[in-house]
Amino acid sequence: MRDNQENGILMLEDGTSFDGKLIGRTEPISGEVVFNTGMVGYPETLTDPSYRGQILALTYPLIGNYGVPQAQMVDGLNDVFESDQVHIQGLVMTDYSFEYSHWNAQQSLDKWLQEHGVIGIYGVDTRKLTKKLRQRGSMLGKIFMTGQEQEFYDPNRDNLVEFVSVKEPLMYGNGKKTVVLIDCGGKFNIIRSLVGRGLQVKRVPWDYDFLHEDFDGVMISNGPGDPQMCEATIGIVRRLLQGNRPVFGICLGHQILSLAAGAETYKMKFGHRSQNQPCRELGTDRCYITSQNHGFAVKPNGLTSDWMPWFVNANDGSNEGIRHQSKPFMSVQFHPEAAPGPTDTSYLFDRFIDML
Ligand SMILES: NC(=O)CC[C@H](N)C(=O)O
Repeated sequence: MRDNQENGILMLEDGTSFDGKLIGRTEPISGEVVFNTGMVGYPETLTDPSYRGQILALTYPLIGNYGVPQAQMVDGLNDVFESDQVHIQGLVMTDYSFEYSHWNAQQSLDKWLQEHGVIGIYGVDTRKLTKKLRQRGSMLGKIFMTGQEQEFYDPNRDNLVEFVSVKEPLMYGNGKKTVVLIDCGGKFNIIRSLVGRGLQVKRVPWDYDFLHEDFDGVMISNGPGDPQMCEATIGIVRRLLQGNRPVFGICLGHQILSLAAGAETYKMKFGHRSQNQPCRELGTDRCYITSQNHGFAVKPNGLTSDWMPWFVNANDGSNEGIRHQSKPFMSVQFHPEAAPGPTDTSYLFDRFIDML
């Protein structure tokens, strides 16, 4: 910890405030405060578009010690991050390491945050903060310097997907089979996982009507915000479900597929953000350890009898996946592409490919 950094304050909507020191771009911001209990992977986590609008508190107590990696372009994508931007509104840390060391480190986390215009605050007891968020639920918050306080901002009132989705269709890979990826703010590792398995991927905007085009299957990506904001995508998926081509949804994609299939979604008290969420596969005695980042969840009750719940969270019993009884449609709330996190469920990509 260094003391010559500028002082900052993290304030929650219930009035609780935490003093700390600032790194990154020291401009005041506001957003929804959420916590992630993962122990590694801040370069991947901070570039996950699903964190758009959120102030992210990491419970692992020392952040920045391995710096930020040097990226290279491979098949049209950088090879180390989950998008081309840092998407969080702000980062909250117990301690920040000004010394970093890693064979592939290119720069410090501080400098990277500055480059992307993102504020960080360290010296905050993130475990105390997390206990508060677990008791009261996710809250709005703001980070500022004395005298620069601004209004609270609730990102869930905006359609965040519109900001993070690709603007025009893009192609990746050159396989014989083509998967349309509905990009609601998808992580690059979803594209890498498909291209790496020999598929061509057509990444399209969240509201792009591709149904008249040639394709073999559809992947619906993860993404930020409230799934009910994605009306255009839900409408396209509803029409897609009248056909027989395979559909696979991940996280927001799971919520969108479920809404299109008649289920409801709700906001969870504090969500699941970690790399060790246990998910039981119903009808089997298997339990997978999964990587997750979501604040909304699916209530499977409204699903018609053609559908069945597939996975449930072993900690809180919430829904973690659904699948169709006879057609090749499936989705999971967790991240089989991991990045960061365990790859135990990456076999689901193979299963999707077998269906094509
Ligand atoms: N990672 C995701 O796709 C998150 C989905 C959705 N924005 C949620 O918070 O539940």
